[in-house]
Amino acid sequence: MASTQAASIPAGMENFTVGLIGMGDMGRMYAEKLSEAGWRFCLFLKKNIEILRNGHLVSRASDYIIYSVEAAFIDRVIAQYGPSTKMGAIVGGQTSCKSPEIAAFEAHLPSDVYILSCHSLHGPGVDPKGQPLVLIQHRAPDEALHKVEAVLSCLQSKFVYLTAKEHDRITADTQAVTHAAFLSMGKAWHANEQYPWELSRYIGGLENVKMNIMLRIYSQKWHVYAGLAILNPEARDQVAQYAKSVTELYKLMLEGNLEGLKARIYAARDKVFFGPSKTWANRPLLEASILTSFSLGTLTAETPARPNNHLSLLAMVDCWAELGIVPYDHMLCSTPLFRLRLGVTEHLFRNTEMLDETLRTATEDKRYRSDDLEFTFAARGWAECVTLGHFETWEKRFVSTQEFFQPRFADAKKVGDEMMKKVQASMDENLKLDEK
Ligand SMILES: NC(=O)C1=CN([C@@H]2O[C@H](COP(=O)(O)OP(=O)(O)OC[C@H]3O[C@@H](n4cnc5c(N)ncnc54)[C@H](OP(=O)(O)O)[C@@H]3O)[C@@H](O)[C@H]2O)C=CC1
Ligand SMILES: O=C(O)C(=O)Cc1ccc(O)cc1
Repeated sequence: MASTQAASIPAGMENFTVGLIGMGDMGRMYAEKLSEAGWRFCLFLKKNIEILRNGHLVSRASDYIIYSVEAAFIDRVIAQYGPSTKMGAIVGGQTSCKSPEIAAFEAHLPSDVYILSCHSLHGPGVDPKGQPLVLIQHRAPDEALHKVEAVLSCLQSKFVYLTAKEHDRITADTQAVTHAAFLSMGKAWHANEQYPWELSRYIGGLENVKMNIMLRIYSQKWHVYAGLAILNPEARDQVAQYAKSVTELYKLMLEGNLEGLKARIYAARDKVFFGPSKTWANRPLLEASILTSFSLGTLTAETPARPNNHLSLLAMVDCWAELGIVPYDHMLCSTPLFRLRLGVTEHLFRNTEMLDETLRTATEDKRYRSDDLEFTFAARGWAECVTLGHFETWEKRFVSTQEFFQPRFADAKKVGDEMMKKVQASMDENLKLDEK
């Protein structure tokens, strides 16, 4: 149990104790921020009996308990410690998918405790300041909400108030399809035993950012992405549609059907980017300089950059169009990595000349065929795994490719952090312009 109460603690909350169960990457980040702000808190490390002996003691001692454990374990962990929650305490979870978390709370918590969940929409390595932090006031009075706001204000994030259902819909809309695309990209390169930064056809422009995003996703823990896709019922349909879009577009490419491909992609573009709903801002999410300045490989005079068919990005927009998703509807509730993924896609679709060249390459240039074949297999493989709910297969698929790319994660992180800073600055600029 910790620490000296700081002056920033609101009057009346001097003895308010926050309990943390699950001391992984996110739990540790919360512990650091709470500690800096001077909150009294206690925590339980599964393997460290010196802090508090077990989650029951954390539950008994705390006024507000946050569970930051693997999404797939949330039911088991809450079933174990939830019944020990102190009367009148507030309980929340940090998992990326809220329907199983809320179901577990309802099933295992005593009726005299409040349920108020949260979700920081960024990874543990990102500064929480200014990032969205979802609050879900599921079974709790406003007084409890204000206490949670007071505690979590030390993260300096932007609170976004949603229901659990809205949260799952939005996170599926922003994350599921884009994760499927970049997970499949990594799998395809791995299947062909290619490090893309060593191949001239993957150096320059959009490719830099695509590679970096792929590496960043594979450098994370497998369960985060598996939980997001498998446990969120909304996400399942999206991953399935993504694989369908990839397959259908790939068939048009094989047929050399430029007109068919163009008609389909233009229709998708119009629906996603020019529909009646929100659309892209006047300024692009990704400045052209961002694309060229961050490279993991080097171009030479003998091997200049060459156009790609960007099947992964075309399928993303096709999938959104099929499902009626407009990603700009959720910008206030988006993760930094999502903005980067959308920025890459937007860059391709804003530039008609580049899009047309992409479509021509897709139907005429046979040098990408085997990469695209592997990409199509990969997308279908992820979709099957998600549809069947196979966590174990998902883990094996992810970890084998993670091992393949491991040596490049440190470099990719440095480059990726810089890219995200630039995207954030560009987003802030857009928001300021919108407010004028
Ligand atoms: N990483 C990310 O980008 C984000 C993750 N999230 C969500 O936050 C949650 C945590 O993720 P993250 O911190 O990254 O994952 P980690 O794997 O780093 O942390 C999970 C932690 O939970 C602990 N744990 C598991 N079971 C128990 C138990 N019975 N009692 C106590 N502790 C337990 C694990 O301990 P041990 O290792 O000893 O098993 C581990 O330390 C997940 O649900 C994830 O979806 C949300 C936002 C972003
Ligand atoms: O992939 C993304 O969009 C990320 O920014 C990382 C991430 C993964 C899981 C979450 O619950 C929240 C953020």
